[in-house]
Amino acid sequence: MGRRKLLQEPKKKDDEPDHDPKAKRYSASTEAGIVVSGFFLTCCVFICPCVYKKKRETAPSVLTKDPNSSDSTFPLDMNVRAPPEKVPPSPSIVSISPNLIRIEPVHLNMAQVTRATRNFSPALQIGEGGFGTVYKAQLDSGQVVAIKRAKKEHFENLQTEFSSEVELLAKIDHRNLVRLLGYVDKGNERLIITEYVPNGTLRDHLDGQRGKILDFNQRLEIAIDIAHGLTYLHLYAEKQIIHRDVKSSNILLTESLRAKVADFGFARLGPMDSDQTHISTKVKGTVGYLDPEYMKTYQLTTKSDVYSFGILLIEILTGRRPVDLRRPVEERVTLRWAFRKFNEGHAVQLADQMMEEVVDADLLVKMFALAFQCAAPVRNDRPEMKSVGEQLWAIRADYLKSPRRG
Ligand SMILES: Nc1ncnc2c1ncn2[C@@H]1O[C@H](COP(=O)(O)OP(=O)(O)OP(=O)(O)O)[C@@H](O)[C@H]1O
Repeated sequence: MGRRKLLQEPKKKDDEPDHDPKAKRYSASTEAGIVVSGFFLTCCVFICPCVYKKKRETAPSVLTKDPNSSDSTFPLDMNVRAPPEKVPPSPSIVSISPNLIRIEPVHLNMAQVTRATRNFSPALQIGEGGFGTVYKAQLDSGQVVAIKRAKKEHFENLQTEFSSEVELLAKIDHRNLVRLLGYVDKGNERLIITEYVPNGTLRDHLDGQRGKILDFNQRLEIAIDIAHGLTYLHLYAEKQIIHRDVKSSNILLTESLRAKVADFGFARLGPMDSDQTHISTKVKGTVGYLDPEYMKTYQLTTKSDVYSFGILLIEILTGRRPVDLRRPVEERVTLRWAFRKFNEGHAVQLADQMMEEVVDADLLVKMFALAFQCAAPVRNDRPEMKSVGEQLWAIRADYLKSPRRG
């Protein structure tokens, strides 16, 4: 409780940070910045007392390409790697008996893809996104996959290094990342074949479109899964990957509600400017999740994903979209609304009303404080993704001890 008070103390109503994700150019005032930084510093003192050392693992540089794959498909040698040791295991490793199914890369040519998708039948269409249309397809082997077909208008502009990018992404094998299984790059077609994840998006679940509403424990585990997936991309992938579009519709859930981050690195595959330096001339991402500092400086770092994760964590806890124009004006930007309520001492009221259980106030305070810390306007105030996973893991340990559980 003392902790909670301290979190509230320095706040005044008009001290609210100017990091409305919709605001143009994010002209956060210095004053608000200082106060908010102070707040996050306070959070840091209480919530993340550890010093984080970023250890970048050097991955074995095996990048084997099938010499026959140049014009059509992609046999991709899988560089199967153990999960990073420093990251605590995801909850379900502990709680669910591992029923591990090895997902193998697929080897398809255009004719096989056409057959598997019944010539891109609308009946097999499962979604539409920025990259193109997504189909559910069953291969001759019986394996069910998702096939993304790039929109025709993007063909001319697609990166020339498409295949090498895909090969890099295809080596990534982590339980919390949607596995890329192959691609077809032939003539006019750019297709990406990924693992099919059967239980819809996190947003569908928060909207109650998938049956039972997620309870607190499931939300916490999903948040941990996402943190682990992102930590892997930031720290342990052969080449560091910044997702750039972390959001609830890019989180897919399995039947057992394990979360998998989708579309990682896809920003690198679509039409884009040369971005080797991570300084872009165009900001990419989704309104509401976009890092204000990235919008100001065009400089992309892993902390942009941390910001989006903070917004996503608030979404997971409140059930609310980051921006919801159907709400009263003061509630439209969820971050601002939640931050204000939190500072007024009403963290409990922020929890999604659809959750039936009464969640321990201290746990909610810790989770929201972590989310706000991730969504700090200044990137230096945000923790690394790895630390976020560790903090969530510690919150989960507290939750398991809490008397109200279940
Ligand atoms: N691997 C997959 N398994 C199952 N369903 C998928 C898979 N990939 C995508 N989908 C479905 O297709 C929809 C569209 O996905 P896609 O990634 O193309 O777009 P998006 O994430 O909604 O939008 P954006 O392009 O802005 O990221 C998803 O919302 C999801 O319902």
